[in-house]
Amino acid sequence: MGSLGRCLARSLLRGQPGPSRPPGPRCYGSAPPELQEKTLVLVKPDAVQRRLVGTVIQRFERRGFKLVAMKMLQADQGLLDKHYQQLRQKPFYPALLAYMTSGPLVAMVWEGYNVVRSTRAMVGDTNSAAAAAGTIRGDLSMHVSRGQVAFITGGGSGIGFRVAEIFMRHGCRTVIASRNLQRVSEASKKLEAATGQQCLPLSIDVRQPQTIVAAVDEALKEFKRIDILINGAAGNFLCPAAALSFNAFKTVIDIDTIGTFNTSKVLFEKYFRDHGGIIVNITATLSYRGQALQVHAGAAKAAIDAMTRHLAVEWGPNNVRVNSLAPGPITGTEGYRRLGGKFAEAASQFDMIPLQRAGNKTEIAHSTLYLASPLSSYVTGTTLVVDGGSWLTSANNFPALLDFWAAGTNKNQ
Ligand SMILES: CC/C=C\C/C=C\C/C=C\C/C=C\C/C=C\C/C=C\C=C\C(=O)SCCNC(=O)CCNC(=O)[C@H](O)C(C)(C)COP(=O)(O)OP(=O)(O)OC[C@H]1O[C@@H](n2cnc3c(N)ncnc32)[C@H](O)[C@@H]1OP(=O)(O)O
Ligand SMILES: NC(=O)C1=CN([C@@H]2O[C@H](COP(=O)(O)OP(=O)(O)OC[C@H]3O[C@@H](n4cnc5c(N)ncnc54)[C@H](OP(=O)(O)O)[C@@H]3O)[C@@H](O)[C@H]2O)C=CC1
Repeated sequence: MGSLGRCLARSLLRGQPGPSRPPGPRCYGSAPPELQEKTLVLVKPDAVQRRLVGTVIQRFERRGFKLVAMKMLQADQGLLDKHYQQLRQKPFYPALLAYMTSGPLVAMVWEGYNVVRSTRAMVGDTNSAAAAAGTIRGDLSMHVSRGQVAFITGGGSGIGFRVAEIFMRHGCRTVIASRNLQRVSEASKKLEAATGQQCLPLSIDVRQPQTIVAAVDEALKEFKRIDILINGAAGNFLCPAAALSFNAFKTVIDIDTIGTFNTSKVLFEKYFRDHGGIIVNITATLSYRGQALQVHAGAAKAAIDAMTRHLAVEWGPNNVRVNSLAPGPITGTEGYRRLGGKFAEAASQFDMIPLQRAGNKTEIAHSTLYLASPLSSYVTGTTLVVDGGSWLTSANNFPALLDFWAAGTNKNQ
């Protein structure tokens, strides 16, 4: 438990802050000691930020232990120096101190039979990556992107929003950037409230490099680092090639393909060239089978997949990994609405997908997290298809899509 635990346990029980008395036994009162055993459990700052206090309490209560005291506090160096007396000379101690003082923690005293030994088993290995499933650390610790900063274009809506949310739940701070400042501002408030992490909303048009330069400058001023770029900004609509205006084709290429290049290049020049970085480009499977009514988006996304490979080769020596992630049809998104997801559902088209359903935003966000994390540290220049096997089997139903398009239901809202 350590001296902070014992000191806090006593101070909590006395209702006084800070340590004063020397360490004493963990048992109190006159009942059999093993029944009255008490231990202190600290919910550390990142878990408090991630709203996990209730989850931790629930686990102890379900094991039959009794919560006898609880206090939220901001630990100071004096208290931590005492608690970690034996670690103070270790090289990692400054980092530990910074972490433990990075926000409020919640100290709790739990009582019950064998609570000290049970707590060790319930909390799990100190190395969260090695902690067993079923333990608190094994189930709840997030270490893949803690302390990092992700710049997410198109992060104010749909898939990009969920990517931001999942990254933030894993300890990452985010910048969400798109044309509509009001939309990203409202999204950032929701994200911060849900995750406790910081989210900076910025306005950019990926077709205009100077807006990206300004946004990246602002993000670096705020966070001093950017570790991850998610190129999610895109535009799409159903339209047969014969009806597509020259400008409509160009517009989609400008946003998707050139926008991805613009943003990647600005990030590379301003930060990744010197510090390394990770780029994930959100693409699509449209070109694999020449999806009807999608020549503009299919060509735009295929070009991004090619760009992924070129940039992976050129920027690998700078420790920049570049990968694409190609989602299949994803429910609850603008893409799903515009491309006839509901229509495909009603026509039982998704029964043909090997996994027999459309995907959801969280599934895309988790796969994006994989590509943006050290779990994929040797992966670069590739496209991860996250579509339940959809493109392998889905019918390319040209007449049905033409009917859907002709009915006009795919128009911008
Ligand atoms: C989900 C699919 C489900 C089922 C499909 C069913 C069966 C198939 C089964 C399986 C398919 C397998 C996989 C597919 C799965 C997924 C889809 C894949 C990819 C999805 C990609 C996406 O990007 S989805 C993102 C959608 N979100 C957005 O598009 C938001 C942003 N969009 C916009 O801002 C606009 O729409 C825009 C792209 C047009 C850009 O706006 P702006 O810059 O303001 O441009 P405008 O000035 O308005 O327009 C420029 C020119 O474009 C012409 N235009 C605009 N809209 C249309 C339209 N609807 N149709 C035709 N032409 C259009 C406009 O007229 C301008 O041209 P001019 O010549 O007139 O100047
Ligand atoms: N939904 C699906 O089933 C699939 C989606 N995808 C891809 O996933 C990503 C997200 O799609 P989805 O969630 O459906 O759609 P959304 O419309 O929610 O996402 C597109 C985002 O791009 C932003 N954006 C568009 N144009 C620009 C621009 N010029 N500059 C900056 N930002 C821009 C939009 O914000 P704003 O309007 O504020 O600029 C919006 O936030 C896209 O890359 C899409 O191609 C791929 C396959 C399937």
